[in-house]
Amino acid sequence: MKILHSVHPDDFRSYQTQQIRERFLIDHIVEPYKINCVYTHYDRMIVGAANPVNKSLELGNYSNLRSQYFLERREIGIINVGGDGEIRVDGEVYAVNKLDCLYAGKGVKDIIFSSKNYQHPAVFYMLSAPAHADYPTVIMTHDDAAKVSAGDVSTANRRTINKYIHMDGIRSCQLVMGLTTLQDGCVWNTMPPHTHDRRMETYFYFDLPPGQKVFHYMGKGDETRHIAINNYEAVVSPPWSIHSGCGTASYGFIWGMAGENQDYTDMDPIAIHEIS
Ligand SMILES: O=C[C@H](O)[C@@H](O)CC(=O)C(=O)O
Ligand SMILES: [Zn+2]
Repeated sequence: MKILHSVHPDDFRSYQTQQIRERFLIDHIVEPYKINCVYTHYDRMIVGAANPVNKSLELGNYSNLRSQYFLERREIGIINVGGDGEIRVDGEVYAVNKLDCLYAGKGVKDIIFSSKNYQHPAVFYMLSAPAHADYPTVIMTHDDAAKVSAGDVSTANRRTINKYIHMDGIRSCQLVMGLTTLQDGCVWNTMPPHTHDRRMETYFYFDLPPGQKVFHYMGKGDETRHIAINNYEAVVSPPWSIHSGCGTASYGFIWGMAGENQDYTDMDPIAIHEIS
């Protein structure tokens, strides 16, 4: 499994485009017939995707983990951004359709992904964090996610934040996970931006039309850089970095965090006039 090492904010100041992409971008994880995972040293979060087509895919073990099986000391959150799918968790089958979320806790031995229709395959995006206790497997549909409206059409950032794994939703050890969809015509996410020094975060962009890009902004609020992102690519956000995007079209993104706490509101907002 590929490893992403952590970056110090002082070093980040001198990074050019290529180095920013190498250190923070997670691309080519969605690949037909495959599961691809990247191990980050940001709170040891693993970022991955499973794209089963006409046969099922089993979440295997990785030598990086030095464990008996993937979830021996970990938990996982999985959201489908593709066609209808199913996930078998220790023999029990759960329907996981577009924008539904499945959580599986520490101790689960078998996770098997499949698509209902190979012509419209499921795309399962997953985040896995270390876990010290086991929480039950839970499926939450998109309808049942807690919804918060944010932003405004006049500032092109009207959006719906859907919380799945959080303190008042699916319970977990560390993971906090959900997704945000932009109203058609709106292009800005997480503006005004924020940091949360107690948690890392990962953004995974989806439903970005072909040929379009998201300019994802990162860095300290007073010294920002951008990274150009394609559909089905993820970017890690260090605890010292803002994370905000502007697309050339509307899109959705899955956000996920792990770290010191699970308090979604523990953010340090940065006013737009303070951004440099
Ligand atoms: O720490 C929280 C995350 O950055 C996201 O939930 C923000 C987000 O989805 C949005 O403003 O659209
Ligand atoms: Zn955040």
